Amino acid sequence: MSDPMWRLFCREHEMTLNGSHTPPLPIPTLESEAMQKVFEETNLGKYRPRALLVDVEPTATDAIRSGQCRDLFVSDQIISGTGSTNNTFFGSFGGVNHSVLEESLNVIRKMAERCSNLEGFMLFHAIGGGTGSGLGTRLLEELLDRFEKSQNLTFCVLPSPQPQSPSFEAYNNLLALNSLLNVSHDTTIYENAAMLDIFEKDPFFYTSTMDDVNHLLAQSVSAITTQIRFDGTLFPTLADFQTNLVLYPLIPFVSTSFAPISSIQRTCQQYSPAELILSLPTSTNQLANINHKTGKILAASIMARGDVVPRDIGQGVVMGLRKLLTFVDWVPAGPKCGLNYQPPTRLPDSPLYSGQRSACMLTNTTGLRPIFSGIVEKFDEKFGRKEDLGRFLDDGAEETDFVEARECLSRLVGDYCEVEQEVSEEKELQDE
Ligand SMILES: Nc1nc2c(ncn2[C@@H]2O[C@H](COP(=O)(O)OP(=O)(O)OP(=O)(O)O)[C@@H](O)[C@H]2O)c(=O)[nH]1
Repeated sequence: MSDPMWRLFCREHEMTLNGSHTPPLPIPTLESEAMQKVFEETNLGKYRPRALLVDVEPTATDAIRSGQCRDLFVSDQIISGTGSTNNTFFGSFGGVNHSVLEESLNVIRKMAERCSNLEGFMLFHAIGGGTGSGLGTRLLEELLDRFEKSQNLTFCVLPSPQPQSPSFEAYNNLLALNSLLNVSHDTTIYENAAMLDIFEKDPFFYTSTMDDVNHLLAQSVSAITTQIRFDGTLFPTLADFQTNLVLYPLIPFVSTSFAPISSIQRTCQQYSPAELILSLPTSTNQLANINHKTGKILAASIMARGDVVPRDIGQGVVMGLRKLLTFVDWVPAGPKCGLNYQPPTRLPDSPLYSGQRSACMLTNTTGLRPIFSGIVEKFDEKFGRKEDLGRFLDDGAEETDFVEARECLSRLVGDYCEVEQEVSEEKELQDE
């Protein structure tokens, strides 16, 4: 996931993949200062990502070490264990992999010490396997503990559930989401299945692979973090995500949609800002399987970038969007909108078209309920038969860990139901 994302960031910030800025950056500007939230300048006048790439086994990290980004990172920014875990939430930071956790925390501490004003941390992880679920959320917990005032923003990828999916995925998903409920300030949920579907259903995309998905993820993360990296107004700091999107009840999970998602084979058509924004609720623009026709929105924000001016997102567009979405009635105004003039860009190997503008929407919505209740159901099915439980117990889990995590996730599903019910009752009252 990180390879196309960092390559895209480099391109957007006019950097080569060895960290040189072309042309060299002028004296500090607001923009160059914003960029330095994610890139740090080295003594040699180059830039490198303020990032750590970590896995308990070396396949994915070796691909980065030998891939296009090999000169972007220095060796201590890429950590891998010696492999062979049980793929469990607990195994990825216990026993033989304890050193991966310790080493990661050590590198992060040193990076944090080089920051002049540390805001917080972003975590990018998929939670079907052991590393992304267990080590990812454990790192988040440790960081919150060590950097008390820090904010976090996480990007969490759920696997594509298949009838033959391994049981450990069902357990890892549940345990990781439970941890995120406790320690995350704002988590954007992605589903591999939903993103693969987008590529599969559009005949102009010739393939539907994990590489394609990773390009889409990179575009989405780029859109969400534009305001941070280019001195924006709506979400210039990590704390703004929680402030604007996680209101009441305190549920940190948000869904995201992105537009345009179009193949470079299709057309060079430019979509107007209104067209882009009004297409955000449609199913083909959702990066998780969200149904905005039934979901109730607790908070929403739109971020548009490129060739867009404030009057492009006038009352008409906001009203149009409000008709396509159902907000709970304690959200008085429509979605918040933020602009940034930095145009989107694309990588040469990306299948995605990128015009002069793009838009993304983040929603804290009960539309996520079916995803979470599906995860609880899948867990119940496997746990009821104690399928694969042994490998988790071997890695130090106790049955109560699962019971508690399940309880928390079911409570979350219950909270969503309650919100939906309240909105339906309000609507019935209004109709009478
Ligand atoms: N979007 C996306 N998902 C991925 C990618 N690689 C793996 N996944 C998903 O992430 C989940 C876990 O994959 P693993 O590679 O086993 O994850 P891990 O976190 O390294 O876990 P362990 O190998 O068990 O320690 C699976 O459901 C995959 O579908 C990727 O490059 N992109």
